[in-house]
Amino acid sequence: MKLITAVIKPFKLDDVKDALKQAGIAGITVTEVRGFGRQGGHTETYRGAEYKIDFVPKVRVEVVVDDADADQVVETIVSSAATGKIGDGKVWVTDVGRIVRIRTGEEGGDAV
Ligand SMILES: Nc1ncnc2c1ncn2[C@@H]1O[C@H](COP(=O)(O)OP(=O)(O)O)[C@@H](O)[C@H]1O
Repeated sequence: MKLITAVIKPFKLDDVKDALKQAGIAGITVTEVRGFGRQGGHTETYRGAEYKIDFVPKVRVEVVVDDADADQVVETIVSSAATGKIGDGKVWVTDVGRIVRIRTGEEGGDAV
């Protein structure tokens, strides 16, 4: 099994979710996060003083899939999350040792 983690622009979440559903993915986990990278932050003024806001809001999407599906899921996320502008984010893949569906005790491919 593989864990695919993507950090994307928040307004792209619906597009990514729809594309993953279309590709047959039954479940994802989404977290609101903040990140920085080449995109950098912006400055805001508070009581006359200027502050640099370093972190930009992002959404982290996590999905566990069979090894055989991992490449296709990465491509699906990349194509649905891309705007071509800086800050589109990253996708990375990690090995998963074990997955269990808590409700039934099913494991592995039966648990995703
Ligand atoms: N090495 C990294 N590890 C984890 N997340 C990263 C990494 N680099 C960037 N990110 C995340 O990806 C977002 C976009 O990265 P950024 O460098 O700003 O734009 P781009 O990916 O378009 O070059 C960041 O805000 C951050 O959340």
